[in-house]
Amino acid sequence: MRGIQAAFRLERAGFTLDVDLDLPACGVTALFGHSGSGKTTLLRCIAGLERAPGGRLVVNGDVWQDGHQLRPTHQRPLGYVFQEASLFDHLSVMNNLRYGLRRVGGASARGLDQAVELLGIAHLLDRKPARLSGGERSRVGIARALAVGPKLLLMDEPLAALDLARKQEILPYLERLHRELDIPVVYVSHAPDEVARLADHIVAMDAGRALASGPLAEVLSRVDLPIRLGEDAGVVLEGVVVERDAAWSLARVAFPGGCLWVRDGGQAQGATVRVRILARDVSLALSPATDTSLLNSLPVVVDQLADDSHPALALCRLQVGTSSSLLARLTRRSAAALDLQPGQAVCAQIKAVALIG
Ligand SMILES: Nc1ncnc2c1ncn2[C@@H]1O[C@H](COP(=O)(O)OP(=O)(O)OP(=O)(O)O)[C@@H](O)[C@H]1O
Repeated sequence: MRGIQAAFRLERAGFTLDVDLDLPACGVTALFGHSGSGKTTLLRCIAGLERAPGGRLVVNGDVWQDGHQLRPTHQRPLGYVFQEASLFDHLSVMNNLRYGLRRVGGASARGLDQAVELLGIAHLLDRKPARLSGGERSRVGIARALAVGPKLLLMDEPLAALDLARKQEILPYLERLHRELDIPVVYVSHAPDEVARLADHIVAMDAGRALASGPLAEVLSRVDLPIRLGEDAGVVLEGVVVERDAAWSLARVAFPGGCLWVRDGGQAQGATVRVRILARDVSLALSPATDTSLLNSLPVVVDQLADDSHPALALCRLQVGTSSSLLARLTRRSAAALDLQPGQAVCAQIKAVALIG
């Protein structure tokens, strides 16, 4: 059976992890949630670093743990990327990578070459870690995890220790992994922007439990969950660049259900891109406005209305076409003034659309 089946129950003083998840066979699954929600604990259970007897873990048909057996970490074909890449200072980058290989009994050199190429570190192989920047260290740490040719890659907030500039340096490499790796990746993060850029599937964690587990667009557009994202509630749409307007430096992105103008990010016509639209940047009108500076306005149907974190606010899920959703955050007073009801056709006016890769 393809995919990852992960069921763990682990008791600690004041905290219980209790999850039963089916995760996809490939692509990036983000474990997302507040600090202390149990993301790292779950990742460590998957790695076998945390013993959870009675747990069950099957990775693409291979049983790593069940009631009868519990493979120790070194017998699980996985790569683990920690927040801080702890490299051996006395070894060159190349020897740090080879050290990881020895641990698994000399996996193929192909894995190592591929990891070096994917992370763009060929020019760093002879250096000692002391002569690497923070971003370069991170790339070496990720390459080391990949060099062993793992069947599953686990990443625990790999960007958390980096400043904004370093994050921007690493994200394109992570996006490349996302496109080119054919193994599943489980990625712990509490940063909504990272999740929006990298994840295909999200597990929303809260107090040791999975509140939701599903495809990115579906989970992000649920009105009962975005409350926990606060200001960052919003959706991600995947689309294709269908037009580039050089005169105004804009690009038109078509997604199932409509088109949006975005700032041209340099992507070629035909490229697949993601755009992120925050709920606070979407307002609603009963009819399309003509005298407005907004470029993006879409016919939508009100799908669901829910209370938001503040009593003045409501969240509204909107259906765009047959398969896409938007979220709009508005005051409850505005919702009442427009007499918004599920099934009602309205116009979504979008103040900002961020192209996220
Ligand atoms: N070694 C440990 N012994 C006992 N309790 C622990 C241990 N490690 C973590 N905890 C507790 O388990 C709970 C879950 O912690 P965990 O690190 O999994 O959360 P997290 O979602 O990864 O948080 P963060 O985003 O801050 O890393 C917390 O209540 C934490 O205090």
